[in-house]
Amino acid sequence: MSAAEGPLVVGVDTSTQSTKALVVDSATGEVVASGQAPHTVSSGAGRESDPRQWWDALREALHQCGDAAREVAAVSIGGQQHGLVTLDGRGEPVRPALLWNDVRSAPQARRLTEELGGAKFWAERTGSVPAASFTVTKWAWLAENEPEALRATKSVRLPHDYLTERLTGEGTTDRGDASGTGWWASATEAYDEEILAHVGLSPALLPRVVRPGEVAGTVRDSHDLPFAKGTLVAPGTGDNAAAALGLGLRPGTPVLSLGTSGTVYAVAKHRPTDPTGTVAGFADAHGDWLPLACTLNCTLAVDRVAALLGLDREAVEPAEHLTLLPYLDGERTPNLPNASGLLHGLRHDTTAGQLLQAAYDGAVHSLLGALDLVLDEDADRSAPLLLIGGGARGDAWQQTVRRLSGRPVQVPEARELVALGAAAQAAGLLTGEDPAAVARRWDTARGPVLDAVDRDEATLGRIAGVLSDAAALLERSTDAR
Ligand SMILES: Nc1ncnc2c1ncn2[C@@H]1O[C@H](COP(=O)(O)OP(=O)(O)O)[C@@H](O)[C@H]1O
Ligand SMILES: O=C(CO)[C@@H](O)[C@H](O)COP(=O)(O)O
Repeated sequence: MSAAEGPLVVGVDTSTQSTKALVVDSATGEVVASGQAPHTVSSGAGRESDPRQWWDALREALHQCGDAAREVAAVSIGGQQHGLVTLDGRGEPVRPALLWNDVRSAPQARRLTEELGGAKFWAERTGSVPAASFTVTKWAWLAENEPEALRATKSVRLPHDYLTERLTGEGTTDRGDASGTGWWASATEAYDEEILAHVGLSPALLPRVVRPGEVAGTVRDSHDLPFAKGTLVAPGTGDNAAAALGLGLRPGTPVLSLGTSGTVYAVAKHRPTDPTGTVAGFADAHGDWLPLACTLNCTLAVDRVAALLGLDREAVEPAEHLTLLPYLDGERTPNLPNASGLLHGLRHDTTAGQLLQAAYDGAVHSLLGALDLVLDEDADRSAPLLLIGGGARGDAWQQTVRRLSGRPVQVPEARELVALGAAAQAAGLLTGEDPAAVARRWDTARGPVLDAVDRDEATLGRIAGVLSDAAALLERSTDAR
């Protein structure tokens, strides 16, 4: 038996690049054991992963947790948002999942927006104007490009739903992740039958939306996992909503997450409805809202630039005249799905370290441009930015965010805030507490605060200028794949 003070819970983050599992003491928040296993994401024109690999990665990550995972009383899965998982009548994937960063459905996003009343309609109805990331556009893409796969589909799930269902045998989701589909009306908090009918998707194929605090099910058998049959399974949620829980986030505190995606968000009491589409009006996992802006190019894009230059990711030098828009995967914020990377200001004396710094600047610029938009008017604009995700561990990322935001930056010591948020949700099932309150009790946001420095307005202005002057180039696809 473990020496934990309270029952153990498991929190899982099944994100783009890997699955991470934490075994956590629900009394103290101490991480008793952890594991991580990688995923494979396709390259080329699309971004796809085999959902069965997520399950294998979950098993492997739990295996790494050792005996502690055998004692858990509750489990919860947080996961990458938006991915379209199509299952046949036996619950097997019909094809690989289409991921959030697959921009092939950009034409469908544009068309659906026009066909159903325009950006204002979508924002009022669903909270968001659909970009290529949203599940509804992927379903429309599948209908056009692989009708036989569509016909074979007997249920439609998001990544976290898929794993939860494999645990419980029941098709469930939650409001946080449902709000990123494009077929969940944030105005009524229900599936939107008009949108579903328009894209030819029967609501019968969709999972039940479990309420915050409700049990999604129990582990149906011990499979080849360490859990006992009957272990409680929480609703789970999308990874950003899970991290918001994991930080015990209160309205008005901004978060900047540096992972495969870059995201900036805050919890809000008011339902967001941004008709420009910059801010997605997601629901959070406990009854409030999570206005959020997301970039497709963050840590992977900057790491790719470092690799091309043969540099360590920390080997940056100040880049005063150089602009690099690192849109290697197309981009969502700003909405330029056809874009590719763009460099301006290259000279004979430009160094590799300056090029790398310019990539960091370009990636952070997109996120900070949306920061004020996700905050309510009454939010304290001098409060520290909470910096999370794998990139938050890097000095170059921390210093770039500090310089370009002009705000204090707090870096929580806890590393896996998505998995911790899922663990807090599982703990809340046992104690009846609000999961965000559990996370605050665990003091998960604790970490050093880096003082504010003067905002580097010159760099922000230069990047904005290049973006605007290069608008036509950035709309143009260079894709010969
Ligand atoms: N010490 C570090 N310094 C800077 N970046 C890091 C460090 N460790 C990991 N990363 C970055 O973190 C990224 C993974 O972040 P993570 O939040 O786990 O991604 P995701 O949840 O999207 O799978 C990697 O792409 C890597 O670039
Ligand atoms: O699309 C979004 C948010 O709208 C992304 O934030 C995904 O949820 C993927 O997250 P990571 O794997 O980068 O954590």
